[in-house]
Amino acid sequence: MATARNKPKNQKRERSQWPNEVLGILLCGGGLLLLLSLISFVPGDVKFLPWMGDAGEAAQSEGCSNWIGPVGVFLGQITFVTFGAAAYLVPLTMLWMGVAKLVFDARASWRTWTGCGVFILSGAALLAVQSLFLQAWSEANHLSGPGGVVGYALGTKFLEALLNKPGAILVLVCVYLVSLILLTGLHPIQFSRSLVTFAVRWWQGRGERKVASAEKAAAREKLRRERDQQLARKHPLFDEDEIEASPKPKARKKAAAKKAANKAANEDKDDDKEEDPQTELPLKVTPPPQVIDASQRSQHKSVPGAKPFAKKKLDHGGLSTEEYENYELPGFDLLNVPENAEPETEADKGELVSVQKTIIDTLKAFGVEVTAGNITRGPTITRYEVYPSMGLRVSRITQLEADLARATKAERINILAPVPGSDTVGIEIANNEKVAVPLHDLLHDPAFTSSKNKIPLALGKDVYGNTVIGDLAAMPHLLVAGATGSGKSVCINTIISSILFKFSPNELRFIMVDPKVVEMQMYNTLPHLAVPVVTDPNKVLAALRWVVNEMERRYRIFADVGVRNFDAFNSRELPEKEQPEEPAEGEEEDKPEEEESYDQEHIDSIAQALTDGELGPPSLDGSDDDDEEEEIPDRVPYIVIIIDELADLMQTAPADMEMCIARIAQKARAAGIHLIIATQTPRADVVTGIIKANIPSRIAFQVSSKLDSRVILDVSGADKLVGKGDMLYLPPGSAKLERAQGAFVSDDEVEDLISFCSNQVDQKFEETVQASIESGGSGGDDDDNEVSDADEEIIEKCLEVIRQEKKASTSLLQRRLRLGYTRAARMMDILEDRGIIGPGDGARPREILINVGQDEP
Ligand SMILES: Nc1ncnc2c1ncn2[C@@H]1O[C@H](COP(=O)(O)OP(=O)(O)OP(=O)(O)O)[C@@H](O)[C@H]1O
Repeated sequence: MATARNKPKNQKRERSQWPNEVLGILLCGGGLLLLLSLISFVPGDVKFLPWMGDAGEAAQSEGCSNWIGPVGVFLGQITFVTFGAAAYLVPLTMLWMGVAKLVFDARASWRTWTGCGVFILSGAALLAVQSLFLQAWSEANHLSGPGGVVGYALGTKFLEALLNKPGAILVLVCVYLVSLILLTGLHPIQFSRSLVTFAVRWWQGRGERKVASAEKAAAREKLRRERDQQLARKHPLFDEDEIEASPKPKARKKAAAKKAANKAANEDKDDDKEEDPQTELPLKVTPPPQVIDASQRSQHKSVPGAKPFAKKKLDHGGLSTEEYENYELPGFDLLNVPENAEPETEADKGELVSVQKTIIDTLKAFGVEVTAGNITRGPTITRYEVYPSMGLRVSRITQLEADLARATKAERINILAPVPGSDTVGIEIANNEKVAVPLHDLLHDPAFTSSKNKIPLALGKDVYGNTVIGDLAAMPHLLVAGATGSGKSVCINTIISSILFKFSPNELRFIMVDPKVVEMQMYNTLPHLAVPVVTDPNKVLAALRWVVNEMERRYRIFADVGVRNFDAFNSRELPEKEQPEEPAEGEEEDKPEEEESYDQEHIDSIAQALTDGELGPPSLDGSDDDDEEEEIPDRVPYIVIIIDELADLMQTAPADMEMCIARIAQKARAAGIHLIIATQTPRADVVTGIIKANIPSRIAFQVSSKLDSRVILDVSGADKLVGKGDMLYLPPGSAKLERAQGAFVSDDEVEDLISFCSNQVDQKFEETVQASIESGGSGGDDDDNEVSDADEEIIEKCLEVIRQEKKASTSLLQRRLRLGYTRAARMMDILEDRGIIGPGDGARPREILINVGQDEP
């Protein structure tokens, strides 16, 4: 519609353009004609005018000196008589108007035409009024004054009579300047100001340029001297004086001057390039691109009966100690030996190179210059690296993501701009054929068997074929999230399998929580279980409360013994009579490097901290009796809690669940207790701020939206994964995400592994855990039994208030939630019982014992 409306306007404009041009030509021509007539006008030429009778005819035979002939004489005579010396203003004004019309397609308004008239008239009047210039000239030309007839009438007869000479001059100068503005649109004051500024700058710049060129010359001279000295050192036959005196310096000087000039020219060029970085800049000098095939599996020959970890001396115990003397760790032969994938052929390589060429050509088509970098084919994706030309913003490549996806016909592409730790930009495209990463492969890797990792987890392989091994002890808790079918269950299976290859049931115990019922049933016969797989969401809380109590118990034991953490406790020297036999071969390497020394002062400080509640809030089950002698075990096992599907649990008692998880996650590391939480619902109300704040290590599988990815990793990226084990891993203490293909272990392999473990020993569940679960986790705490669903809702609101205000007091809850005193006080009691806030201290706000984390973004 807009175009239709605009059309007649445009046509009208086109139509009206030609008269303007014609007028411009006429004005220029006429102005030039008049100007030439005036310049070449001599008073004697008037005799050539035809109406001068005989004189005219006689003169015609002699020839006219005016460049435009008799017509020029006529025009000159008329304009000089009319305007005097101001006659020159007439052709100049005509030329100005003509040029403006021809070059700028200017439209003259009434203001311009008025300006023209006033400019000429006031000019003539001004010349007539002044008496300093052109008096002799006007007399010689027989004019009525320097301003001609018009000047005489307007200036002398009218204005001078009214205002006297000075007044008339003043008025006329003002009128003249105003008319100049009207005519030209230029502001004389502004114009002169800019002129002065320009002159001043140029003058100042002159000084600076002088100094700069002197400095340049000095630098060149210094460089020359240094070179000469180097030359003298290299060739001692020539002494420095000789070199100074030789004619070469002149040549060198010339060369240096030439070089400096080139350099300056290059610098200038560089400046220009900064303005238009894309079109002019050269491409980077880059190493020749390589095609790397990192998808190949490693060739490991499995010796029958070989194991990733040797059996350790049995000196661990805590939950249960007996019956594990003969327990054997599983060997490689329980896993299928993978067949090696077809090695990459030349045709495959050609295909990869042609895809890279398509990427480069597509970018070029959009004006983005890049050169080819390495192509790395990983198990799931291929990374095409490109070097951006100098001065190119990498974000320009990211902006073209959709165009690159179209050009390469890729389902999903991911752009790493830049590839972390490199100067290239990586474009990742999913392979047509994916190569699985068998767990068998990873278990052979020295990184997995290294004693540096206390609880090694074989997670997968990155795009370069490097193994990704995590250490659960360092993490110390892990969140695994992704959409359904993205590979979470396989990941959990590989994690459990990795652990089973290293730990016997007396060294590590699992508490498995599976509200979906079907996912973890196969593990039910595993001797490592502290309790049968918990499937009832109502019992999960009880199991977690038992873990909290176990954690508290461990801290008390550690304080009694005088050690700070799990490693120090398990590696401490046992009292003489209980001293176990000499450690077996190969055990040394699994011992932590640093031993805790016995330090009475330190023990006292830990005991004091415990009394003050710094190391942990009072026990939930009321078993915290100072008088009661705690039985100190020789060793305690790791406890790994695996929760498959957090969302189901968060539906039953979200506040309690969140707080229990937060408490375990916050303090359990030093007690040898670790959490692995999986969910297929990465929503902010499931993976809450508190949970996230306490679980720093994350694995994200494919999710459907950027929002989900942000909930898991705090950044987008998981939405661009291709599924089936393609994952992003956020290692502990790092902000750098690693993309990897998750390790694969089949259900059959897992079942074989479980049967191997369970056939050796009977299950021995921990009675206290079972008791806690059966009693609903109350641990003798009757108050909790009385908490109704309505109370739970209020507790959640209380937690929200505490989270926002970062403090907890009865009056705060009363005010913010409009509760009565009794109810608010009861809520405070429940929160205290659950170990969320500390005990009351007069009117002061209670201490918040857990990390309430950040609010969700
Ligand atoms: N690391 C892997 N390597 C190769 N294939 C994999 C990998 N992980 C998963 N897959 C494939 O993806 C399928 C689905 O994986 P998985 O069952 O682990 O998904 P999930 O996220 O647990 O789904 P759900 O939440 O529905 O249980 C598997 O059957 C397998 O074929």
